[in-house]
Amino acid sequence: MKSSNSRDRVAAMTPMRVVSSLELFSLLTIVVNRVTVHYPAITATGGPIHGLLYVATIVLALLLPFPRSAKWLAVIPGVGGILALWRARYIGAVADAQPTAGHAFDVELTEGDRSTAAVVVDCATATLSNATKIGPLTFSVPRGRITGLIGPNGAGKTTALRMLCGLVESDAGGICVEPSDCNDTAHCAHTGGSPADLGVLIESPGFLPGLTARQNLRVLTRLAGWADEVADTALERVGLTESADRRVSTYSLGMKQRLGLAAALLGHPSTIILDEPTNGLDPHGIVELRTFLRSLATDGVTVIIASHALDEIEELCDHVVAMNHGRVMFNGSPNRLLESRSGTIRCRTDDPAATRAVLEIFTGQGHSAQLDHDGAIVVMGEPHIAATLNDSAFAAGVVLTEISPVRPTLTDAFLAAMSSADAEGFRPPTPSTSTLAAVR
Ligand SMILES: Nc1ncnc2c1ncn2[C@@H]1O[C@H](COP(=O)(O)OP(=O)(O)OP(=O)(O)O)[C@@H](O)[C@H]1O
Repeated sequence: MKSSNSRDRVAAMTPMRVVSSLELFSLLTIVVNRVTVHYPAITATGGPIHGLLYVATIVLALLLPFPRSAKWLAVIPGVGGILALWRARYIGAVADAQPTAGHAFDVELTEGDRSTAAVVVDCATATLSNATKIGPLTFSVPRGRITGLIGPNGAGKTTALRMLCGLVESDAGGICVEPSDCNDTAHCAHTGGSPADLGVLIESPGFLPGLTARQNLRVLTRLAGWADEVADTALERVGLTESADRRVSTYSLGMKQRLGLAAALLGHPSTIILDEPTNGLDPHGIVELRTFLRSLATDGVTVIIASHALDEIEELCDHVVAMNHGRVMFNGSPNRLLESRSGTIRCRTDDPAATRAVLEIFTGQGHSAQLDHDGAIVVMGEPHIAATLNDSAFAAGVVLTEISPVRPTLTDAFLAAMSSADAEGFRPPTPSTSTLAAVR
């Protein structure tokens, strides 16, 4: 059964169907007349009529609630209106097919998540191509905290960030920056708000290499109508004051990253979005960036970082959004993600033959155990089973020279969550009504 949304959209398209069919017909009539009988009356009246219908098609495409990519198609003479209809219908069908808020496998954001959030993404979807859809994405970004967006290559992290800043149009759902006054985040399109709300550094920062860093930033501040001092303050915040009058072409990769950060900080945004900010930075630069981002969060700035560096995210972030296959797998604190993965216990003996014997005993008892690259036995389980393992080895006449619980890393937890989500057909690592995202 078609949804009421779908019926409304189909009804809204009717005038477009009529006008674009007439436009195509008038164009065909002119062309056929030209190449065959060539009646002067048709030539004289056909041109203006087609011109009017062409303009009407474009105006209708602009007025109707079509996605931007469909509106553009309407400028093609003759077939533009029909292509725009097809595109709008296709994207609409995709949006209709996406689950809306309230489906069992959507993230359930709690009141707490919403009241502390600087950004709420509520069932937002985007279509990048016929084959690539992102979402529905639901997650929250706590205000004044550092949030890490993690996921493998192609998971949709950059696209999610681009959706947050309005660089990628959403087909459905809502994205709400500073949602405290918003009653309906599921239909909100407050992506970015005023230029000062969001500072963005996505992909490599583009600067004019022949200009100095100060000149580059002043171009931006003048475009935004801000005072020149805003550029100087941003340069100072990222520690580039001394090199501010050097040409950007002489900058190292790390300095360019810092300049990009300065550009994102112009206007003192309340939220800053960074895509792979540690790319190209040396270890010293990474530590500096980490300290800097922490100081931003201490000053109340909300920081969102997309990164593959899970150890970095574990070290830096207060909140994690994990994505895979264009969907959100997890939304919550790093500790919650770590809890979804039980720990391991590492056992070792002095003798390889004894190690193999103990491994057989452990697996025979039903434990998930294997040898690691270092020759130690790694057993999945909580720390309390260590005593049982020790007793089992002792009963077999083997003394364990090491038996130590190992805390899972964020990488372990993320990989385990990904494989269980894949195996279970995209379900969340552990069910929860609060912040765990369900994925198909
Ligand atoms: N403009 C586009 N048109 C079509 N497909 C796109 C477009 N941009 C991205 N994609 C596809 O969307 C998917 C998500 O890409 P995205 O860049 O958001 O992932 P990512 O998680 O940031 O990856 P990476 O970590 O490699 O940067 C990929 O399959 C990518 O090929």
